Amino acid sequence: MEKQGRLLSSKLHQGRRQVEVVLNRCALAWKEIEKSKRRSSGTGSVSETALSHAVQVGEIVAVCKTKDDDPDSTETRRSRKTAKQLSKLYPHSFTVSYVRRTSQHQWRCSDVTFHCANQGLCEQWVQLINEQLSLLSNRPKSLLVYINPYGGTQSGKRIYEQKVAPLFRRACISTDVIVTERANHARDHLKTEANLDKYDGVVCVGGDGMFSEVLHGLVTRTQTNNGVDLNQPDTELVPCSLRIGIIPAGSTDCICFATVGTNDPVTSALHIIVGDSQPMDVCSVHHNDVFLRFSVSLLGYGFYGDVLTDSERKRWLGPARYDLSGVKTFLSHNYYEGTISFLPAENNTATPRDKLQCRSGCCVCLHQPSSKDGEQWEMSEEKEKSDKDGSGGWSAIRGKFIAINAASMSCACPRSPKGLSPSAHLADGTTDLILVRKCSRLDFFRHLLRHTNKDDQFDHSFVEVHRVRKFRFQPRHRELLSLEDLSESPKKTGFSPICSARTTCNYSTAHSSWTCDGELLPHTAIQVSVQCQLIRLFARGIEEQQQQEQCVFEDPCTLWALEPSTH
Ligand SMILES: CCCCCCCCCCCCC/C=C/[C@@H](O)[C@H](CO)NC(=O)CCCCCCCCCCCCCCC
Ligand SMILES: Nc1ncnc2c1ncn2[C@@H]1O[C@H](COP(=O)(O)OP(=O)(O)OP(=O)(O)O)[C@@H](O)[C@H]1O
Ligand SMILES: [Ca+2]
Repeated sequence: MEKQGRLLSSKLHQGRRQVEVVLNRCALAWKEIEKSKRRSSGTGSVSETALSHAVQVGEIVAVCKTKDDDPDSTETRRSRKTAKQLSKLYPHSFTVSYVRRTSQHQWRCSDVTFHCANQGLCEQWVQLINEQLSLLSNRPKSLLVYINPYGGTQSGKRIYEQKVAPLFRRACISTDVIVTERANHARDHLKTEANLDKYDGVVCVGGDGMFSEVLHGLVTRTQTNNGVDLNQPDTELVPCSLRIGIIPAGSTDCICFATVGTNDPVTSALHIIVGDSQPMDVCSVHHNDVFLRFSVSLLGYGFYGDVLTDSERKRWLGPARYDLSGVKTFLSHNYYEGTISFLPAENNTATPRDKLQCRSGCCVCLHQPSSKDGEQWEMSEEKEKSDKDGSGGWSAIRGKFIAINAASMSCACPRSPKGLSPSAHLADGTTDLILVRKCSRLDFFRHLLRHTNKDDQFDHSFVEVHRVRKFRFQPRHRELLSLEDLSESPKKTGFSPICSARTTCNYSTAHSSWTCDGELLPHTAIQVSVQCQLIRLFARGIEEQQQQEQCVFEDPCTLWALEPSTH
């Protein structure tokens, strides 16, 4: 039967239309066959119509024999009458569920039902498609799912049950679901209790905070299992073998948005089902050689640290808390003094201002060896010899900053569709260090505004950006305060400073806090080091428009160019 790559080809019925359906190892394609009376004067020759479709085998969700009263079948819903008539004529049919791309990077699951003349043919189609699906070894079969019922607008449970679970069932993925009962429930369960051998991946339903819990649980567990001490800042960490899926149900969901291109639960579920894999950098953060936390998106001191501090008191407001705290922090207009030292990313052709965005199959990330390949970024011997100033390649900047941001990925989110650092890469082993020096309120406003439009937010005299592999921060005042201490120190009230070196419109307060992917750190003096590709997500990076089109119609013509064989 296999002719030039074809596994099966048949004339079947799709609704009222007769279609030729072809399967090869890459794709399933079907096109309408029309009896062209005009051209063939009644002889019934076959002519082509524009209605041809192709679906990559890798994007087929499932195939099954259609049940007569399948309520899920789109086609059954659409025209029950036609379906009834057809099922009399062709009682055997099968339904293929597949990924369909819509606008704005969103994916949907579509169904197409083919009616066959006999049962044998119907079963042959189902079996053959299932055989091809079983060859896709990257697809997860068993998942551990954590749902935060209180994230974002508190709709995580509903989103999972209504939009995600039915898709996982259709794709025959088995799941163990845990609805969390407290903060850090998922992290602690992953760290010690969960039997991870049972699963092909871990899914979190919630926001960036919930993702962070899963990240900490999985990475810590992997290091414990491999005897790696997290408190050694220069230790090479062991990459996690399980992939992480994110079903967005939080307030910012920037990790989902920056890796998929949209915050849509159905799209994320489909990326999990098809078994996508996107490596991702993880920063480890230490204070005096003691491990504090991991970060994958934003480590922010000054402006974003202050927004977070204020917004934590307004959790009850839901996602709107960030906007309110944002405006309040903007009006406070504080700046902070300190020294930032960093190790620039050398031999890196890509730069934070090159306008080259990290997209699906990004070649900058593809050429990075993952963290398991060793400390490749440590200085080479030659470089060390030429390191005349003895700095080890490190640079240091001392100054007054409104914000110090380290973006390990673009941090694109609905608030800022291009993100804090539009050209940052997901898996290149670097983070973009953005320094916003003391400036006027108006200038800072201009800078912020550029996060929402096409203008370059780095094109200001008071902003600089460096692509780095490591950095350290030391606040000007020797750090004596931890978060506990802070609660005893004089509080900021309204828009007034705690201690002031007052200028016409600026205040210098002693210190800010670091926000680390939305969690506050208890120390201000930190050391940060990027671990290249430490984890993998069930995602593929943001697809370019072109990539999307190619995927849908990947050369269906080659399928039709083959000599037809009919059943
Ligand atoms: C004029 C409009 C300017 C709008 C500028 C918007 C820039 C927004 C950049 C967002 C970057 C998000 C990075 C993601 C960080 C996540 O790891 C973390 C955890 O979810 N989320 C946040 O920290 C949540 C951070 C949320 C920060 C919201 C900041 C809002 C600032 C509003 C300033 C308004 C000034 C208006 C003056 C009248
Ligand atoms: N059952 C629970 N009760 C209380 N807090 C929880 C529970 N489960 C998880 N959490 C915590 O809730 C915090 C916020 O959750 P999540 O990230 O899902 O939503 P969010 O903060 O609204 O979104 P984002 O992080 O995208 O801004 C997380 O830090 C997580 O540790
Ligand atoms: Ca990066």
